Amino acid sequence: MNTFEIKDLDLYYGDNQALKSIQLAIPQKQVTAFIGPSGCGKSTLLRVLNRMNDLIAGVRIDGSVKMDGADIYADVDVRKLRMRCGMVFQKPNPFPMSIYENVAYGQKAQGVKDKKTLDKIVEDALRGAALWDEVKDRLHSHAFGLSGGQQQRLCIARTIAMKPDVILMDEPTSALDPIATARIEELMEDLRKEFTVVIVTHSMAQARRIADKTAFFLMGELVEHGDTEQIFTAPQDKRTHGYITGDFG
Ligand SMILES: Nc1ncnc2c1ncn2[C@@H]1O[C@H](COP(=O)(O)OP(=O)(O)OP(=O)(O)O)[C@@H](O)[C@H]1O
Repeated sequence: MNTFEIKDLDLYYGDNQALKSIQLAIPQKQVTAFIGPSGCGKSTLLRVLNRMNDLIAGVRIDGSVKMDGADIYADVDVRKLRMRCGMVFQKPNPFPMSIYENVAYGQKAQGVKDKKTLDKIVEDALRGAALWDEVKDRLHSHAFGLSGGQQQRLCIARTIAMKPDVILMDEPTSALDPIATARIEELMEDLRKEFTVVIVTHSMAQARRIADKTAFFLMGELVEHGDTEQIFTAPQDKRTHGYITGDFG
């Protein structure tokens, strides 16, 4: 089963074409990594999936993107789409409030008021983000008191609390040290059981460690995609081979 089916996708920022005729299926409950050199369109394609590019003036999109069979550029409520596709950014961006309030925020905004219900949502989400044990005794402390890696896991918990189907991650570990990075990579094992995960990463080693599928982009083109192991050990395209062996990038 595929969560997303992307067909003949072209994306332009004004006159600049950033994505060219992309064809890609993103499978359900697997981790798909987007790799490629800077400026190749990885983040742009990630933002296509929850229509974040709509917020950028001058963007034009042709082609079709289906999520669970429905065209997300035709007949979908964008607010609901963004709730189904949570996003985690490069730099941890907790809200200026307590750990608890960060995680409960979205559900409260949706009208959930019952304290027991919220307590359970917060605990489940913090457990899901492998942060519960570290923060359970200080849930009402300010989120800014957490380390960078903990803040990023808090952002993951905040995303999980909205019960999305998909988690989009744009270089989620690039601002973190190796230990905090390892914690988030370990977490991927659990996340893939419940969510479709799409991650943009600059680290080929990271893609190889955590992704089931890998897609390699170059100058707006999707050069090759497939099982991660195959992409790294037996790439079909010589440009993929060149990139993974460090000839360029
Ligand atoms: N908001 C924007 N407005 C105009 N052009 C943009 C915008 N965002 C990206 N671009 C252009 O689109 C192309 C693809 O950029 P994108 O950020 O998607 O690449 P990327 O592969 O994610 O790069 P990086 O690895 O450096 O983050 C680039 O030419 C970039 O300059």
